Amino acid sequence: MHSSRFLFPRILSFFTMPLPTPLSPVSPVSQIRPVTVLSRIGQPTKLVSPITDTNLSVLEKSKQLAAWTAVDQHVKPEHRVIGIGSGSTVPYVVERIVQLGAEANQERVFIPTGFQSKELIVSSGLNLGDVDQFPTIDVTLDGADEVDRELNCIKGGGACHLREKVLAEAANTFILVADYRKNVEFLGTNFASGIPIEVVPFAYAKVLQNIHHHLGCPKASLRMAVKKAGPVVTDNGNFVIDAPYDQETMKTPYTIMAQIKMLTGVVEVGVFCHMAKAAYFGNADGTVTIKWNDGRVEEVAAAQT
Ligand SMILES: O=C[C@H](O)[C@H](O)[C@H](O)COP(=O)(O)O
Repeated sequence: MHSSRFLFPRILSFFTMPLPTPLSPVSPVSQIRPVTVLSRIGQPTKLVSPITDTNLSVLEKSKQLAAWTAVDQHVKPEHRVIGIGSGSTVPYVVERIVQLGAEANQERVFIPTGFQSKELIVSSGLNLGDVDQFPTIDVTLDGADEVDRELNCIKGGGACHLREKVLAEAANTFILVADYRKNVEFLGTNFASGIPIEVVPFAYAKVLQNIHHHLGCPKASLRMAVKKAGPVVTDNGNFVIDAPYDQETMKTPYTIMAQIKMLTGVVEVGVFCHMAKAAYFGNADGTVTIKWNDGRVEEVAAAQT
């Protein structure tokens, strides 16, 4: 048993021990300043390509060439903030960015449009950021469900269109990558399931009723999940309505987009009007078609293999 005679010097030495140097205090209300390089703790130091399949079909190769050409033409060495969209062509975008090398990418931050692109960014070893840190983006590259002759497009087949539209609007340059089935004269030609509409769950029945009875789309329906009972729930916790409009309505996409957006309970509409600078389509024969927002159309020869 200790007597106080032995305990006292110990307590004294504890109080005289030097304290660790305090970190400089950081106010939680100080001005938010974007960081240029995010923490890479736990991240691979080497960049890793998301494409491991070396046996791509001709169509997949053409999507790859479309994505690579888009990256080569629009991701400039001075770009620091890059938006990464969603869809089946986007992994080839990330593949090309990874090929630019660790040095070219170390000062860059990549902003995802949803779970898929976040996974792509993180697993490739690229720096992850968010649009609330970086509300101005140098270039966003994204997929599409359909793109018309004026580069209006339908997006949201994967229920990502809310974040995608935010990143498209935040970008100085917005670029689409897809395959030839998405390259149409008028929206709604091949993509028959309709305009994707993100709605707050509480309001979905009322929005659906309004679309059926007041906005001329009796076949609009709530998107149901495949391997889950009940509706699809977006990355934002909302539901999605798909509204298949007739071709006459889809010839003026801005009008119908604005009417749907005015409905209370609608969060975002998967129609993007006059936002893209160019769209890159991989063709069935391996070539790539580039449509520019000034009406120019260019062809890129198939890759030699
Ligand atoms: O919500 C999903 C996005 O808008 C996609 O970019 C779009 O659905 C195209 O995806 P995919 O290339 O897989 O057809």
